[in-house]
Amino acid sequence: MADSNNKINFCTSSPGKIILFGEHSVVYGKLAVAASISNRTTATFKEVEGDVFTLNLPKLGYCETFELANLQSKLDENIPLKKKISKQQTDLGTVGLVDIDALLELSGKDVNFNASVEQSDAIRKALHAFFFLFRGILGTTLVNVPPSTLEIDSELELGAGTGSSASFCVTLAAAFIQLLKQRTPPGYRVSKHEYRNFTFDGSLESFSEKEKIIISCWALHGEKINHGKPSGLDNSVCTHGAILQMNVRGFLKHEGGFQCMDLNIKLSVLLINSGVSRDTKSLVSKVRSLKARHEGVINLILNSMEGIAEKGVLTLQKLSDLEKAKASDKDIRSLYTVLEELFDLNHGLLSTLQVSHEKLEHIRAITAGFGLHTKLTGAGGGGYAIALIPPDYPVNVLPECINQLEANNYQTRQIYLGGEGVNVKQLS
Ligand SMILES: Nc1ncnc2c1ncn2[C@@H]1O[C@H](COP(=O)(O)OP(=O)(O)OP(=O)(O)O)[C@@H](O)[C@H]1O
Ligand SMILES: C[C@@](O)(CCO)CC(=O)[O-]
Repeated sequence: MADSNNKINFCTSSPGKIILFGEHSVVYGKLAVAASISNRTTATFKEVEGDVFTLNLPKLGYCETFELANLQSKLDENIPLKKKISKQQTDLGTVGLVDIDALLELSGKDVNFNASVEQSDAIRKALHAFFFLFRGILGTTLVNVPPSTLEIDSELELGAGTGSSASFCVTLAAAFIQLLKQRTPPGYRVSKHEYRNFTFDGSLESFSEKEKIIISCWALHGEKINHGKPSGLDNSVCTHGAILQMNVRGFLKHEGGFQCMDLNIKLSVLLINSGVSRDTKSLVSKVRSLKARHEGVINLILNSMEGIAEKGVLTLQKLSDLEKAKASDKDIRSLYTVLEELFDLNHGLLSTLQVSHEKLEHIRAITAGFGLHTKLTGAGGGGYAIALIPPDYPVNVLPECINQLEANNYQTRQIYLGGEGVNVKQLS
């Protein structure tokens, strides 16, 4: 919203995620189940006086000021389109017609723009994503970026398996879409004249389903900077929230192959940080090369993982039905036993794919001592583990388990799954 001085001030935000079933196997088109978590990434956009744009990334200790005119000039360059596609065939919403590899290459060169000091790999990747989304989302439009500050902060730990990079890309893409909406009066042309016209249908207070699909699509491609070839699971959960099932082969017949599950359950897990940092891209390539060496064997494992995810979906749905019907504790317990066993089976197979870590196994052993079932979540190799906390778990035992984990330097946090996806709030 423009404040009393007609300035644009808003924040966009999106959740992190955990994967319940199907990390890694989802990369090969198998079914996976993931959920949003309450920790979020927030982008705060504030229009200021002057002729500069300041980008602040406190999680990386990075803050840089750009001359607005120099930044704006990047939007004058053409967006690379796929062969045989003309500008008149494209608009903001036709992400699929953009030559993403060429745009990634172009925006990769922007990383050194203004760089006055040596940048860490994490900063370079974040800047690459920033310029990629900046050019991609705003490059076909008539927007003029006002003098402003953009701060992107997060409650998520970076590089630990809770989707910080997807949440970063979703939040940033949402901020650019929101900027565009606020700089374009209703009914006005959004696209540059050579491009097909594009109109927004959402209000300034929320994102429409169409806008969410555009945000998620751009975030998926931005994720390529961190992940190489992401499956689309992380950006979908961070955009749409809730607990969702996804299969990139698209048999679920929903846009992007995902479906938000309509569940009437309050699922809780203990997030446990192994404290071991790792890199999603290299873990995904590790599995890929194992698969290349033992194709037949690894395919069987991936199929088993899909079987686990399918059973996970059915069990969650049954659980939701039983909760609605106020079924007996005994019936509900038997379904939690199934989920616990699926956690163990899924972790075992991930470990066979060589993406566990001795600290993750240690965490599993500690939690098993307290009757909890735990699996790695995300790419593995370190990062977070999740322990399922069933509703009948004795309340006095959980603090004991947490004490034992923390005595071993594993930080913990109990969370509930599901919850709102990407959103926008006006600031006064
Ligand atoms: N709030 C943020 N500010 C700046 N950069 C961020 C932020 N969040 C994520 N990033 C970028 O994302 C990178 C982390 O991505 P990575 O895929 O390794 O971890 P993750 O997304 O937390 O894990 P996973 O994909 O397994 O869930 C960081 O190095 C940084 O470049
Ligand atoms: C390991 C992986 O399955 C999940 C990372 O959060 C990779 C992906 O889905 O792109």
